[in-house]
Amino acid sequence: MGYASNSKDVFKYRHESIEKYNIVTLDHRVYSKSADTDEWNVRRPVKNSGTAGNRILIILTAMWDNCCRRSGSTSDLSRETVDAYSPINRSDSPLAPQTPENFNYYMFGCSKYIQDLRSNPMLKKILIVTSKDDSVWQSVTTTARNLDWAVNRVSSSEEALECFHKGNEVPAVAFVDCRHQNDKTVDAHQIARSLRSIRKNAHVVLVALVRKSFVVRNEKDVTSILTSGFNKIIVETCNKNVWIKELQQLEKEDISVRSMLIQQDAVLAALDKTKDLVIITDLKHNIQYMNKMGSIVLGYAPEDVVNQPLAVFHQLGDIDQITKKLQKNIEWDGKVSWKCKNGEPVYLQCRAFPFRSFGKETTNFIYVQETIAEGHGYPRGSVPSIRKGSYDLKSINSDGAQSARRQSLAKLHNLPLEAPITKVISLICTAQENSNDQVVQILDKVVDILRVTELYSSHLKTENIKFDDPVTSDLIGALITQGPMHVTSTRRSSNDSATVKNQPYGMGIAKMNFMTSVTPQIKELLDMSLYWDFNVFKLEELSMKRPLVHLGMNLLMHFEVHKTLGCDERTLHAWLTVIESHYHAKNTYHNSTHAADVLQATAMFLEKDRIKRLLDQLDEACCLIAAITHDIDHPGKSSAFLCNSQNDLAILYNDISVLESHHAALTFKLTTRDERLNIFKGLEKDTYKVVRQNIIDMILATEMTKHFEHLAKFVSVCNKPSSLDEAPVDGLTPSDVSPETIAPTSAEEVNLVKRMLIKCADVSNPTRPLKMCVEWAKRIAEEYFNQTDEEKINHLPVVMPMFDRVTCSIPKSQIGFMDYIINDMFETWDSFIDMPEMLYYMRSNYQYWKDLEEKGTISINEICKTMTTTLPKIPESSGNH
Ligand SMILES: Nc1ncnc2c1ncn2[C@@H]1O[C@@H]2COP(=O)(O)O[C@H]2[C@H]1O
Repeated sequence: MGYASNSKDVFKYRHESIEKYNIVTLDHRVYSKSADTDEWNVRRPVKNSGTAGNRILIILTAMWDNCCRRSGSTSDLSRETVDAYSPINRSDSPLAPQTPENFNYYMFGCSKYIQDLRSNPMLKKILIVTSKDDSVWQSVTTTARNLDWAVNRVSSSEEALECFHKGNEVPAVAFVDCRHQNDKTVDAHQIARSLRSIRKNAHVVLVALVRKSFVVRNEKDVTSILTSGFNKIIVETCNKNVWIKELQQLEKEDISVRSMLIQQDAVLAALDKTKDLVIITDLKHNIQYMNKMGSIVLGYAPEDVVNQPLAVFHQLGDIDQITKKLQKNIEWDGKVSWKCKNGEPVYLQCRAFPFRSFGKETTNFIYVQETIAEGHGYPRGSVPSIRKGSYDLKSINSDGAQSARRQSLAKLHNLPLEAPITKVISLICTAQENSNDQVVQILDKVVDILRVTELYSSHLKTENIKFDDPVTSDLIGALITQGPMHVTSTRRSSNDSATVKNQPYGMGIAKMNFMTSVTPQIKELLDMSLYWDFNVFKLEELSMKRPLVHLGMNLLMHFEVHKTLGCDERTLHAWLTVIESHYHAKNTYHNSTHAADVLQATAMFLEKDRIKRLLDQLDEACCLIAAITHDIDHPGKSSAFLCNSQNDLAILYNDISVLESHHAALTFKLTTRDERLNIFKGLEKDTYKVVRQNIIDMILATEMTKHFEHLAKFVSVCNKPSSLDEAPVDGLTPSDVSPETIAPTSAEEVNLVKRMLIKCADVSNPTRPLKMCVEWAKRIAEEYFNQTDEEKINHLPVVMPMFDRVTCSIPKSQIGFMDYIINDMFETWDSFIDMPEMLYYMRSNYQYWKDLEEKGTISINEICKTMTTTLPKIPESSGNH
């Protein structure tokens, strides 16, 4: 950075700036460095420069360091000044929204674009603002027109400002007559201030035409004109040669610089639209720019990163190797581990390369993290499209189906239609009329039960259950109880006074795992993705704890979800990446591996014939999406913990279905807030509504407090022989009965199946091959232990006091979990979908835990030791194909 204290220097720098130093001249002010204080000061304009105005030497931020280095001076010019003119921080540029229409946008990627735009004819428009036409203006107009400028003239401030609201007609240069001091119709200061107050007019070159005496005698006024927003002051003259010089200078310098800035705005807007993550640094690896995707991925606002060393955002030490290569002008390609704002690592496939803006020397380093490359290796959909394209909304629109059902019922029984339960009670009452006393009494009891409002709610009330052991009591009690726990103070630890800290469960920090390719090992593993013994832990390891993107792409493509939703693969991939990034890797159980596991189970269930017959492709997509997102942003603590600690989420959701509500809400918030991630953007409005309703319904169904309710409904409604096979009722033959009345595919029944499907997928871990079943048991226990630890430390009610890492018996907890939750549910589910391998593992795992319990084995370490000897054989039929 140089500074000028006289016009000669100014010209020298101005000249050099373009030719040599890439310095952009933008303003009249000149910065000079004080010898005493070592500070930069704004100097008044230098006179006698030929045009009465000189310009500040502003360096494009991207080149800031480079310029300082070359000139050997320090870069302590105030940040505000640099920011004001820097193209780097212009993501909010007024030009950005217009860019798709802007011709510059389409030139993105053309290496010579800046040079090409230097004589941009669109910018050669002059507006003259004067209330008095005279020989000076005639001279300007004639000269300008001869030099191919379009000239327009207006005679008042209002008309002048109006010209800047006209879209394509906006002039690049405005000459304002400042010679007539008391001119009320043309107020130069007002014009300048009004224009500069609107960001989209930042690039307009404002020229003040003054009398010679104005510059010579009146320094204060000169400063005031410049500070109100004028770029240039020109002394009145009729000399055409002077105007030729001025106009050429305007074109070569001011206009071309503006052309470049506009172009950069367009490029930056384009960068903000891309799904790739782009970071630009200076030569010292200080970040100069990060695009919007970068903010989404890493979670930092632009102001958090600009001018910060890149290394601050890097997780591992290999940034040194990258920078060494870049310094040698060698491109680098590989995986980089960035550190997100919340401290979590994110692995990105990165291409880093040196960039030369002008001349031969590197000016910047650019890091591009690509979302997905061609030939990413994910399999294409292979599901026979028997139901393809049949988005029969009737089949999933509960209103439509229910009204059909109502009509049939009305015809049959002529009963009031409002509440199904009243219809049932009425039917029973009718039946009672012709029954004997014993039947009447029994039916009275039935009616009494039916009159209770919570017809399907849990028949297991914690306080009423007599569990065999306290671990089971703790676990099942905690799982099926809603809201905060009211436990006695004896459960609390009294040796710590720390207060509870709410964890940042909100939007959290986004992180991404972009990949250009799937490694052969991952590919080989993913070939097994539709087998019940699929090893999700291996995928977790191979994918560096990002299994959801890999498995997600694999299965979503298999089910052709992108086609069903009408979105492209990149959107699907970007979406998966963001969703996975909102799972907490530090949770031992509720992390993205669990989501991948649930997704895998869901996909396997969807492949079963009974399910295939029942669900259409939109249903399938909803199931897969719900599985992927069902635990997003899980804090690793239960809803009861959040309620007890008065966490923001518990307050937001009034202690009701806290986590599940959050998972569902965040899913839609993340998906719809950014077009690049919005996998639903291709859906019709009505279809989207149905999809949203379905996904929310399924995520909410994973809430364990409603476990028995969902199971009971499924058992009573779905898991019965086909109604059409049953004996006719009340003299009706099967052919008399409307299919909508009893067919097992009513919308509500389909919903019950989908709820059961995701519920089973969610807790399928005890039915997986032993090694995996044990690993999951270990992980969930560890998460429970962590919660207990935290509750004790923070004097909170201890939700599951038996889950203490020192004393807890893992086998007992698993036996209890299977006795009360798993065994019945999976027997029921198996009788519906027929999946023998699932039951085989469930039963043999149960026996395994029983054996351990008998031997008195308690801890995880002891269990792990037994693992090598007791692995069961996988049955022949374990595959799905
Ligand atoms: N193997 C297991 N042992 C004990 N509890 C489990 C096991 N697997 C799942 N769970 C619990 O079941 C719950 C199902 O819903 P969540 O995923 O919210 O949280 C899960 C755990 O709390």
